[in-house]
Amino acid sequence: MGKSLAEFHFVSDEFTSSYAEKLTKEIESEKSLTVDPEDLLLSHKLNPEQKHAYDLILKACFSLQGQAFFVDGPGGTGKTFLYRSLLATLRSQNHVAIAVATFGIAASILPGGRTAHSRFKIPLDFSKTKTCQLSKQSSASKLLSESTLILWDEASMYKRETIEAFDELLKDLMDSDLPFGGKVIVFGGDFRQTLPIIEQATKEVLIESTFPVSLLWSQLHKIRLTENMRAMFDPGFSQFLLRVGEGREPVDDQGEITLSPDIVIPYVDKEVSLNRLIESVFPDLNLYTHDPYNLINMCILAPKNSSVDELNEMMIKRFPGNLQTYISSDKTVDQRHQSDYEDFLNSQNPKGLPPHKLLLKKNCPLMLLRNLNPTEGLCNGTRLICRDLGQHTISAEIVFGHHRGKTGQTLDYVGIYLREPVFSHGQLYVALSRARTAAKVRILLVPGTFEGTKVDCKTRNVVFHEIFRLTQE
Ligand SMILES: Nc1ncnc2c1ncn2[C@@H]1O[C@H](COP(=O)(O)OP(=O)(O)OP(=O)(O)O)[C@@H](O)[C@H]1O
Repeated sequence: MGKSLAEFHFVSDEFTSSYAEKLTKEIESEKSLTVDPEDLLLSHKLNPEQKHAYDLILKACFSLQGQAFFVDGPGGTGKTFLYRSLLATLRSQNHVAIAVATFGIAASILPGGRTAHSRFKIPLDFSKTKTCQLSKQSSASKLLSESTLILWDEASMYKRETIEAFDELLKDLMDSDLPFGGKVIVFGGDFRQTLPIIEQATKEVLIESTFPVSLLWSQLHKIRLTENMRAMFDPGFSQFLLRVGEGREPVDDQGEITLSPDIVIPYVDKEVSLNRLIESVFPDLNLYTHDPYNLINMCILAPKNSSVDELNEMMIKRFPGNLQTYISSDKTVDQRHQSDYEDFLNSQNPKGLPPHKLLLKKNCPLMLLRNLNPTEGLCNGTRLICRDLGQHTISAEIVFGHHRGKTGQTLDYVGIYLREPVFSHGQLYVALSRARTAAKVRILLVPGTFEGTKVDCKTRNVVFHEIFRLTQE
C-alpha cells in the first residue's frame, strides 16, 4: 500500500524517462511551431464567407464544445487561406492545432502539415486491418487529446473507411461517444475535384468509397465557400470553371464539351503543336538559371504519366546546358534470370519511380516522387531546382511549398496536354482551375484516330453527378 508503480521497477528508469521525454518533445515541438507573421494578418483579409467560417470554428474551439465541420469550396475559394489563418491564430495563443492532408504536397503547403497517414498511423492497406495503429499511450495520441483543433484538408480524396477509423480512434482516446470523440475537427475539400484513388474501380465502387456515403457525413456542420478568389479578376472564366466542375457545361451527342478556341492550341501535327504548347508555357527556358522561383509556377499538366514522360524528354533537350544521364540498376530476384529480363525491367516505368534513364541538366526543375521528409517539405510532388549534378548525387533546392513561401496550388501559367481525353471524375476541372484567368491557360487536344472526324475544340469532361446529390444530403 502507498507505493507507486515506478518503485517496482517493472520498466527501467532509463526507458520511462526517455518515453516521457519523447511525449513532451512531440507536444512541445507542436506548440513551438513558428507562426509566420504574414499568416497572423490573414484574418484581417478574409472575405465575408471565410470570416464567417473562421468565427464559427474558433467559437467551437474556445467554447470547448466539440464540433465537426466540413468546409466545402470549389478550387480557389480560399480554403487553404482560411486554414492558414486558423492555424496561425490558435498556435499564436499556444494552442495545439494539428494540420494534416491527404497527399504530401498538400500537407507541405499547410504550416506544420503532415500527411494524415503518417500522423494518425493509418494503415496503407485497409484490407488487413481497419483501425489506426496508434496506442493510447503514444505521444501522437497524447497530442490528439491535447489538441484544440484538428484540420484535415482534401478529405474529399480520402476513403470514408479511413475517416471512420479515425472517428473510432478519437472516441476511444477521449472516452466519448460523440462524433470524433467530441474534438473540434475541420475537414475540407472539393468533390468537384478528383475522388479517392482506387485502381480499376467502377464508378459505383468509387462513389461508395467517398466520405458523404458515411453515416458521419450527416453529423458534420457544412460550411460552403463560393467566391473564387483565385480567378476573381476573370468572372467569365470562374463561372466556366464551375460549370465544368459540376458537369453543367453543355455536351454534344458524343458527350463532349466545347472549349473556347482562345485557349486551344490548333492541332497541326503532334510535334508542331507540342512545340507550340511548350513555347506558350515556357517562352524562355534560359530564365530558369536566373529566376527559378517565379518560373516554377508554370506547368504543363497531363492525365497520364506516359504523356508527362513524352513531354519531359522533349523539354530536357530544349533546356540549356550539358546533359547528365543517370541509369537505374534493375535486378531480378533470382540472379540467374538477370540477363533474360534486364532489358524488360529497364523498359518498365512504374509510378512513383523515375524512368530507367533519367536525363537532367543544371537548373532544370524536378519533382520529387516520394514522401522523404514531409516536415522538411520533401514530399511526393515537391518541386525543386537541380543545382549540382554529381556522379551519384544530385543537389537540389526546394522552390515550392510552405518551406519556400509559395503556398497554395495556384499556377501562373497552365498548359494542359490531352494526348487522350481525361478518364476520371474531376481531372479536367482540377487542371483548369489552377489558373487565375483564361488568358493563362493553353490546351492541346490531340485528335483521336477514332473515325478521324474530331472537331478541334471538343473534349471529354468526366463528372459523376451522384457525388453532388450525396453531398447535399
Ligand atoms: N481573402 C483573400 N484575400 C486575398 N487573396 C485570397 C483570399 N482568399 C484566397 N486568396 C488567394 O486565392 C488563391 C486561391 O486560394 P487557396 O489556394 O486558399 O484556395 P483553395 O480553396 O485552397 O484552392 P484549391 O482547392 O484549388 O487548392 C490563392 O492565391 C490565395 O492566396
